[in-house]
Amino acid sequence: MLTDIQIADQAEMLPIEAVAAKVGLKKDQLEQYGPYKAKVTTPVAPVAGKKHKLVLVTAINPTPAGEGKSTVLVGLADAMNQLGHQTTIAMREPSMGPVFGIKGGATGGGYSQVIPMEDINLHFTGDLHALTSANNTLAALIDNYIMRDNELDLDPRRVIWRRVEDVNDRALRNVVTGLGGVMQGVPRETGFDITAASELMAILCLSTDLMDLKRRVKQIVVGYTRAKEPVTVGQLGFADAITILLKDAIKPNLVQTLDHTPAFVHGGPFANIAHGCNSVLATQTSLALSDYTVTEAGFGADLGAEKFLDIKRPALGKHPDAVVIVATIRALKYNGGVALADLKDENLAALEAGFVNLKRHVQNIQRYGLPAVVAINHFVADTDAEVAKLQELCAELGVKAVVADAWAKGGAGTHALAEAVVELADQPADFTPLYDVDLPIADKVKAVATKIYGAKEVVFTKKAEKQLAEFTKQGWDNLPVCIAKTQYSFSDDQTALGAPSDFTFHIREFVPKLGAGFIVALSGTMLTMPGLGKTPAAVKMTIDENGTITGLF
Ligand SMILES: Nc1ncnc2c1ncn2[C@@H]1O[C@H](COP(=O)(O)OP(=O)(O)O)[C@@H](O)[C@H]1O
Ligand SMILES: O=COP(=O)(O)O
Repeated sequence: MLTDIQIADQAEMLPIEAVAAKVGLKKDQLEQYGPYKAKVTTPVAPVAGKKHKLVLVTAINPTPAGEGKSTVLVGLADAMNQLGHQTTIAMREPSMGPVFGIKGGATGGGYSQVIPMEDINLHFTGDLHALTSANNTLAALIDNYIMRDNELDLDPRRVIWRRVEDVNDRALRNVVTGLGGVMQGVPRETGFDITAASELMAILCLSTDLMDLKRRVKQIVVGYTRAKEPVTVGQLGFADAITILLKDAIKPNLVQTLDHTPAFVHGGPFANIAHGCNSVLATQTSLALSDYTVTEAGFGADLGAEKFLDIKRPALGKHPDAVVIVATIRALKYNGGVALADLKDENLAALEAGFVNLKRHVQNIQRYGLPAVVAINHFVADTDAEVAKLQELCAELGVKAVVADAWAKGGAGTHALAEAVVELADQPADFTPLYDVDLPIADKVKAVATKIYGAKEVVFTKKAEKQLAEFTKQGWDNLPVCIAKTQYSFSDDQTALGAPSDFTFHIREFVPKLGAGFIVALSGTMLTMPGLGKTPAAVKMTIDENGTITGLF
């Protein structure tokens, strides 16, 4: 089997204007970035007669490699088009952190990829760089403000705005800035997050147009005065400058799959430390032009799908018509206690033990009133007995489980899933939100932790308790919560696999993200700047004199 990058490099791509024309986009609606990438000027008017159906692809709790959401999503969209169901994709763009780290890129894999995969997994159209510059320009403006007259008396000890980089760089998690004497600024402690975790990424993903983005930027709380009053970007007068830096990044990117399905790739990943959904604008553009839009949300349904349904959905103005839960036999065995090194060995008992993880995700999606189908993302090591066992367990649960062979065969290996999805999406869905957004913040956290994660109770640190009282005083109660939690477990203990229940869930701190329109609740020891592993993907990469790359996946 060729590597992902070899398959991508051998692919014949259509010129991007031809891909755009497939969905009725005209050349004057495109800003091309070379022959195979473009940004789309929005808004794009809904095309009459289209079904405008939305399919959300989520997953079970993954192994560190990921269980194939993007791969199955691409294969599904290609299959739906092959079967005559006009479909486009709305998916997230990769962060270079994992590309050079452990997990790799986010362009799918095997014969289900969006291309040009090298470009998309590296600098793409520059959105992550624009967000990094915008975020760090704001940080520099804040430090300069403090050093100068500081009319609002912004307390250097209470600035919460951090710098970002699109790099997994643990060395920058905690830094001291302003050293070197009077003219270098006011020394203070701060740190870096990865760009995908920046509030500006969430704002870019949730904004409906440039002025909505500017309105949101104005609402960003950058810190507090010595009198502990919040200070916003609007008060500081920096909103227009930051918006200018994002005026192009807000436009959705258009590329194609190996089978030339149009794909709107826009907005960052990481549903563990961010909301992990692609942009509202890309999704709205895809919906406007299509009978079916296939989209995704990061990591497992306890993270990405919950955030899609409780944070993105209100801004999008539409709930999914069907949900695909990607499961792999290897991840279910991992959740059943099998070590990573032994996942290739048949183990029906571990598969059955780990099935509880999939069962809870299915029940959680059904609690929202949404129809779900399980996609068994087939790996070569899966045995017939394991597949049969998993389908039997799903049947007992009353949910259909369809084998998807998107990685090895692309759309051709995903027809059964496509047929199941179209059947589901055409049925009425009675969506029920998980919580009332006007509830107190603590109650919303408890709703997610008990109903989705299976916790018995939620415990808040003294700092978090104080913040809750402060947020209530400020009137910030009526916002959804975005819980930062490990992707490996329903709990805040990444080693508690399967479907732990009756556990205590710990919230250590909150971060107000008023521009994004949610309150981040940091659980356990979650960090917003990942580190590099023992053997980063970077050390296995090569490039030759022709620019041919190996090691990108
Ligand atoms: N069925 C499969 N067999 C082998 N490798 C796969 C399969 N599905 C996905 N992969 C690989 O696993 C990695 C993660 O896939 P991806 O679709 O990015 O997962 P996710 O979106 O859930 O993180 C990618 O390198 C991809 O090529
Ligand atoms: O938010 C993380 O996304 P993946 O599950 O695609 O890695």
